[in-house]
Amino acid sequence: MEPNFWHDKWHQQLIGFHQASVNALLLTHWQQLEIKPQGQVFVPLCGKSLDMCYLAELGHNVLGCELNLSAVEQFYAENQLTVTCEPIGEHQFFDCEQVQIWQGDIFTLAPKITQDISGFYDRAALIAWPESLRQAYVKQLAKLIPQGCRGLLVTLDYPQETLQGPPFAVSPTWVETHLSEYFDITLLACRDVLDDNPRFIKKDVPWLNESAYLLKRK
Ligand SMILES: C[S@@+](CC[C@H](N)C(=O)[O-])C[C@H]1O[C@@H](n2cnc3c(N)ncnc32)[C@H](O)[C@@H]1O
Repeated sequence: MEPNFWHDKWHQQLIGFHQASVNALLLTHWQQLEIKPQGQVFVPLCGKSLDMCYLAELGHNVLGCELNLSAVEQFYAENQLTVTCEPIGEHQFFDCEQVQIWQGDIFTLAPKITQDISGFYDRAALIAWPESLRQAYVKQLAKLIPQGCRGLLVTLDYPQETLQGPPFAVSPTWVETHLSEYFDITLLACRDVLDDNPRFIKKDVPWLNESAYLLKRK
């Protein structure tokens, strides 16, 4: 999506993607990745996700990237975290103990920023892109993730013609086709979550699968 699409959503606080509690698949599957507690974890397109607080509580140093300034400010304010901010290149770097966020475009984030990460977590990031931009995002993610690094990917899949994204439908076949060049992929879980998603029920979407994948950078 164009940057203004997301800036408008944050401006109007139309942020249905934001979860009021930690993602259930993160809670269930993160330990399977066996990432050392002190390891740095990258969260692309992080929004103001509470999942970052959960990862920080596990001991990880969390490194987010988020386009929208207000989202970043809300994250630190709502979690009562004292933060400093400095412009670095075309990004703004928000620094506080255990959660740092690069505010700006993920496509211009330099790989040296993420060179020391031990893990990554993509929830509602891959599925935020329409098909036309998704492959470019995968390429950029692959540039930012060092070899051997493991991550948890959470996707949604549904009949795309029944609803206009985001979130966009990303099938297991799409994941296999477009990510296997860069990552070893293991499907950890797949379940129908239609009952928990009134927006999809209202649009008569017949099914909605949420999946969790373990990715390991080749
Ligand atoms: C669907 S939301 C998901 C947020 C978060 N992962 C969560 O689970 O709540 C997608 C987020 O990506 C951000 N975003 C969109 N394009 C971006 C870009 N080019 N670089 C960095 N962040 C971007 C948006 O502002 C939005 O907060």
